[in-house]
Amino acid sequence: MEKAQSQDAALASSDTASSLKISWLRICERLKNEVGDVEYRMWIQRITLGPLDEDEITLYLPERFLRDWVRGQYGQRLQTLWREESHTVQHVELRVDKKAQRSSNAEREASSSTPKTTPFDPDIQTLVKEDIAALDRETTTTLPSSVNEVRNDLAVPLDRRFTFDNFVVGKPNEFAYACAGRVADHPASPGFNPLFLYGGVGLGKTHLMHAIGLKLMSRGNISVAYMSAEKFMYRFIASMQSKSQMEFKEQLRSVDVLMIDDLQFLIGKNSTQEEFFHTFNALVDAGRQIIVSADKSPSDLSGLEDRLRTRLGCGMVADIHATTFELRISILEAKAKASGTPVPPKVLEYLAHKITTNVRELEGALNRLIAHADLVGRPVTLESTQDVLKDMLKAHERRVTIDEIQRKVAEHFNIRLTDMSSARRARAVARPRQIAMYLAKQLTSRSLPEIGRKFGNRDHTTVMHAVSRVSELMEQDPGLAESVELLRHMLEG
Ligand SMILES: Nc1ncnc2c1ncn2[C@@H]1O[C@H](COP(=O)(O)OP(=O)(O)OP(=O)(O)O)[C@@H](O)[C@H]1O
Repeated sequence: MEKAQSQDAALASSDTASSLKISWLRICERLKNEVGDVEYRMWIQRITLGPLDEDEITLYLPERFLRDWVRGQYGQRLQTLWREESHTVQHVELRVDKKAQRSSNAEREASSSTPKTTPFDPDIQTLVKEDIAALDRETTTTLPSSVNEVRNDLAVPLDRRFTFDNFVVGKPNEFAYACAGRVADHPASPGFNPLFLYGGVGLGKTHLMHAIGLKLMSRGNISVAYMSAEKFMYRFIASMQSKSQMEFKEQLRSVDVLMIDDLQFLIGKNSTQEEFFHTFNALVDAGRQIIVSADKSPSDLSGLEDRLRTRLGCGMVADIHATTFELRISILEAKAKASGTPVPPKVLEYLAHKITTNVRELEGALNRLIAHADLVGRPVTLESTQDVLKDMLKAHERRVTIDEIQRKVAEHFNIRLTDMSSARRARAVARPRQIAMYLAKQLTSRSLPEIGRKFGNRDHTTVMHAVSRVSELMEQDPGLAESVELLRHMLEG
């Protein structure tokens, strides 16, 4: 009796499974007629039918990017079609399952009444899919839920705060600043097209690009399009998807100035790169200005096609170097002044010493201090700074290297840097060397053998001896103790 019941249940569930499959095949057919062959093969065909749980059917896609896209484009339609096909299914859930793709596609093809689709030609659609897969592997951002989000606006508005006037100029960025100014005054002049700005994170590349755009636009009658390379890719794919490639190309080719930020994003996205290459050529040939930013110089952007790298390096290439202490102070002074909240010079110096990598973080720290002071109604002081920025400063604790220690100690005692690793044993050389070893032990996490290697391949026992000898001497000789402490202070910034 029990056996018969379970056989019935199994039969019923296999019935449900096969009727679901039939419904799904019919839905696929309908969608194919609605969206056309290319769209169908690019998106719908990659869906795999999953289980039914109560009134919810699960459909799988092999990549998150595809899932987001299908959800944005076809989510509603899939739901409606399912409801029409089956009384049981009320909801459609789209999930990612990397393994789920091929088998059921093959099954669907085999049982489909339509002629089997031929494998993709290595045409642009396929290539674009590779870009999507590359994006899916590396990105944490999700695709806009609707293609319309990216289709409607060609470019991103410029940030009105990023003007030339608000950009603080110092040695590390003066060349890039001058080039940007020149392009803003005389776009597309020989030798400056394209303008390629590169440098580390948060050093002002975007700021300069916006400044150029704002200045050009203030003169009226010049069309400027600014977008990140990521946005360029989304728009490109969206245009393929909505069959509006021509419109996309025409829009881009009609601008006077095209600015693409963070070009390194196109590494590994070969068809987007190709599209960008054609846009680039068309614009430069038509005498329009291109401005590009990236984290590396064109020659170092390995992963970009050679022909693109060569063309990118053909105009003016300007590097924004890491900030100096002086520039950081000037930036902080300017930003503090603009805020209207008094910030003591000691605090500015402290911040400029502690946050050395990137202007965005420096600015963030200052803003936090000012906001805190406003909120509690007390002035900014060194103490409040240390307290408010505790977590941030901890992350910026300087990592001292052995090379730096050797350099500073050699400078301080006026000996040659090479003597740090030489075999000379004269006291005038040997003592500073021992001090450097001592500081290396105190200020870095290097082991004794590692330190020994850095000092002319000396044995770890030599380093050990140096460390205890310097500790001893510091107790006996206040002059030497003071020198060592001064060096430590300088190295720790
Ligand atoms: N020289 C400067 N003077 C004034 N503000 C600056 C300067 N350099 C950078 N900034 C500010 O620092 C912040 C980060 O700059 P920006 O976004 O231009 O950096 P980026 O080089 O484009 O960084 P990413 O590599 O992250 O794209 C911005 O708020 C910008 O205004």
